[in-house]
Amino acid sequence: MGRGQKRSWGGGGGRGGGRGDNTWKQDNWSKSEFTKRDDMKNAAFEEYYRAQGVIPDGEWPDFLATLRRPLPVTFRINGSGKFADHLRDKLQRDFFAELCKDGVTVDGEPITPPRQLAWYPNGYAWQLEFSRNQLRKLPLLADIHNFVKHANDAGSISRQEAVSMVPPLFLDVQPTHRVLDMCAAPGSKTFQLLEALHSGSRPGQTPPGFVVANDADFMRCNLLTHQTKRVCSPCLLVTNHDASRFPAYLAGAPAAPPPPEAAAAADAPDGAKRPPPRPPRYQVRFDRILADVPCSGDGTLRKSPDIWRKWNISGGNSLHPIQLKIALHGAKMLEVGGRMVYSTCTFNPVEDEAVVAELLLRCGGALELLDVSECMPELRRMAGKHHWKVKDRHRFYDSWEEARDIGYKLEESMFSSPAKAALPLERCMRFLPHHGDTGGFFVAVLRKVSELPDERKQQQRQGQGHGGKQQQQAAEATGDAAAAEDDEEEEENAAEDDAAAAACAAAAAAGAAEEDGEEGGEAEEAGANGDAAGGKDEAGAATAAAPASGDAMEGVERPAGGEGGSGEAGAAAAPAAAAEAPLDVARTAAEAAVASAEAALVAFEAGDWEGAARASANAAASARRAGAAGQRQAGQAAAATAPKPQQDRQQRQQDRQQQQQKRQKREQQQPQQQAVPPQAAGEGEEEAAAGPSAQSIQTSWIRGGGGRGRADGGKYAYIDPVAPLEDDAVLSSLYDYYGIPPDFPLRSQLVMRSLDRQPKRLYFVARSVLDLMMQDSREALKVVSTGLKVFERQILRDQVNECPYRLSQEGLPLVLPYITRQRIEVPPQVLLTLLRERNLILPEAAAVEGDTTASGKPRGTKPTLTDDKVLAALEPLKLGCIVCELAAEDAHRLGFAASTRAGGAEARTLATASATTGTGVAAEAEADGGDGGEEVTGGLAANAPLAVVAWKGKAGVAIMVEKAECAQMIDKLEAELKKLST
Ligand SMILES: C[S@@+](CC[C@H](N)C(=O)[O-])C[C@H]1O[C@@H](n2cnc3c(N)ncnc32)[C@H](O)[C@@H]1O
Repeated sequence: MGRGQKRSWGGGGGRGGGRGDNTWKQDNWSKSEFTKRDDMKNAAFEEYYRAQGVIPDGEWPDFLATLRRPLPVTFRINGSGKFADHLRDKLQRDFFAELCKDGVTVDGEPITPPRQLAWYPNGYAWQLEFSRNQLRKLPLLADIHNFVKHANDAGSISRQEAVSMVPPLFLDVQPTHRVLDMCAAPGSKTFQLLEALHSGSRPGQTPPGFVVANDADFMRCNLLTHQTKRVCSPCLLVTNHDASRFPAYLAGAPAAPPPPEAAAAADAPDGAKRPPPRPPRYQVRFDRILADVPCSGDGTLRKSPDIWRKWNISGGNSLHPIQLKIALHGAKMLEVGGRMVYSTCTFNPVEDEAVVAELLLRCGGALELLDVSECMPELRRMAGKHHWKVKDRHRFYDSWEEARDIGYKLEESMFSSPAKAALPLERCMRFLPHHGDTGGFFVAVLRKVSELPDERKQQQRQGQGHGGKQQQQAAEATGDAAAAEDDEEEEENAAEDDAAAAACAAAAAAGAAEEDGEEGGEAEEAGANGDAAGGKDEAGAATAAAPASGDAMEGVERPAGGEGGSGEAGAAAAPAAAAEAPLDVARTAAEAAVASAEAALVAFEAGDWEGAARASANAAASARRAGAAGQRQAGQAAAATAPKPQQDRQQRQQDRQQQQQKRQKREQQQPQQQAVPPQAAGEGEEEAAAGPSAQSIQTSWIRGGGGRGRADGGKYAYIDPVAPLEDDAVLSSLYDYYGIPPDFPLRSQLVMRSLDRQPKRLYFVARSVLDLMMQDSREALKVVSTGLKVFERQILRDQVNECPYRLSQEGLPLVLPYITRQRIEVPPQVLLTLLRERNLILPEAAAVEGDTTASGKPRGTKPTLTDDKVLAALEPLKLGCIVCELAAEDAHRLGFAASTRAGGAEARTLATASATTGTGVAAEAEADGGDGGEEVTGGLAANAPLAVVAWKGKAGVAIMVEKAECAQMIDKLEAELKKLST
């Protein structure tokens, strides 16, 4: 492509990470002010990297030239999607083969042939490079563009930078693994992790493992939830924490209090009360951890050329501490034998090798850097460096000794040293843009070979061995003083964390909203890195990097409009705030900030720029208030954790006991309180929406915070709670209406995200995720979302509603094998017509349709369902939700997955599959040393039979599937029918 030509199909990369979907949007590159190559310069950048020697001698001109060229479009076919192989083959056969022929030119210039990424599994990833002019002039390119765009809309492909696909591949996730993605939003790598987890899941099965996707930015967590919906996984838990303080211990259910006489006997001879047994604490451990940390993001220069202007040395320097903290915390939570990948999209050794080296040293031999040079040999990489320099705003330093007294904002951990040089840092990998026409990335693969030094000490203190793969009970219900201290510290930490992280998430959200407005948004990760990349100098970097520290607030730029409308409100609130506890002030202000940031996003989406600016200003003002209060809280907490006299400790212990007793009492009462008579099915949606307070219910457990409809307010008012569906009438109607066997765990694994009596959606959550949540009786985990949407509320106006919930298409692969009623087989032609028309009239209604309307106009003929066999099968079904699936013999003939019917035994396995208890299909298979049957890849949706959720009304049948998904099914069905006829 010639100089100055614009790459088509967006180049994306809003620095805020964007909240836009993974769409093929406008060309941000061409929109940018940095379209001219002359602007793509930064003397400080060049000086810094020339000195670091991360680019091999002689390759510098090529490196720079590549950075100044727009990034090719890269996408991967979602292996978990339906028809992934069909999509790959179709792209190759119908589109790319033609382009790969010699002599295809536009205006005399040859076309760059599409390039399959040889190292990506199954040939699912491609790189395309066309100019806008070529796209306009070559019809085949326009066809490809449309095809890929539709596949993207349908969720069967994802646009993702080539090198960003690398870290999850090195993590080697298996279905039994407990996986943590520490800095996960917007979720492109989480998507890959889920695909790997589900690889091998047959329809109706869930793997025993799970993925926790965490991000410090609440709004970006929501974006992640949206992005990963397409994997259709019940095994995902999205949380919102500062990764460096992700809850490493959870408190299990409190132990039952002893009977009074036993308690009296246990008291000391002098009559002093002994504390009641403490609830067990569980150490949260993961088999796989991805630490794709916030970074200065200069590896994304091709996608976000504004980094040329903003790059400065302090970006990376100021991020190093939080990167190290996150990596250290990851190492702590990693299971012995487990694997952790540390990755960034920067070339900077201070953010890369320096973090890895310091991590290795501090872990005292408990972590080893793996040599993965044999894996994916087609993927060209550079070995990690043993020596690097550190620079502050004045000069370069070779060692900490040189910088200790004069260095500006530098830390010892940033520096190379003889001890670090002796580590096998060459095993780190750096991916350079000019080697594969990609962005830049850094990846280190680590394995935990033993407990960390601190953990070893703690275990010795507790006289306790390592518990292997199971979640461990870390402290018994004893009066162990050391464990009590830990507990206390954690509670205080959690309080601090809650306030500060919420405040900073809000601040970051406000910032992201602003940047979205500027850049149009793009759901790829570089934006987040870009957040930190500069432009806001050091403080700006801290916004993305250190949400839990009060410092982070300093970095929040004031949005245009300054205090805006909230100025007065803020001033008015100040005196009251002074009287309130800082934690409460921080929480209230953080909630206000989130609400305003949400309003800003809505306004952006609606194109209301002024409204968006106003709301952003409000969000920022509230976030500043929250940050200040968070700092006050942090100060108080620090004072509280300072050594205290013994008396003080006893007082706190007593307080804790009292709180614990109250909690136990509440939990004991809850099962009785839940006996609220269910509301008759079929009553108006309006009532359900009338407000939670009037309608809310009590359930036997609630997790994840969430104030809405919650009697005790919950911890995090802006997050919906997770609670079990315990409405017997609704559950019975689901089992009955769809003929689901009683072993299928709807009763235990169906949750709702509101405490409304008639929740709109019901989600199925994997056993392993539930087990994790059950171990969190104190709700340390801030759960943003979880579960696969399986049912949606559906109210009929003019007919009897036997079941108030219809199936959702995304949850169908999971429940279909267990559905025995309301399900019909249809021949391919009927299914095709249904998919195309979306609505078929029944013959008796068609006769009426053929008539005239009440006003005398002809009604027009609507497509009618005429297949006698289908009509006969449809006849006995109840009005309401049905499933139409391809008839078994046709599915076989056309090469579609066969429809399966699973019995109670499978349902029981589904109910117990859990990595936390080591049960379930894959766990058993692993124990057997095999998978117990033919190999299955691709996950739930990929292996699902061709079936659609539909609605049987009095006059006809309508399908309830999104148009983009229908288009995919039509395409595949037509292709197979054509194949058969030729
Ligand atoms: C490089 S991006 C992650 C990209 C993501 N892994 C993906 O592939 O889509 C870094 C993310 O870290 C988040 N972040 C920043 N500071 C954090 C912290 N202290 N804890 C957790 N997440 C943080 C940002 O909100 C941002 O979403």
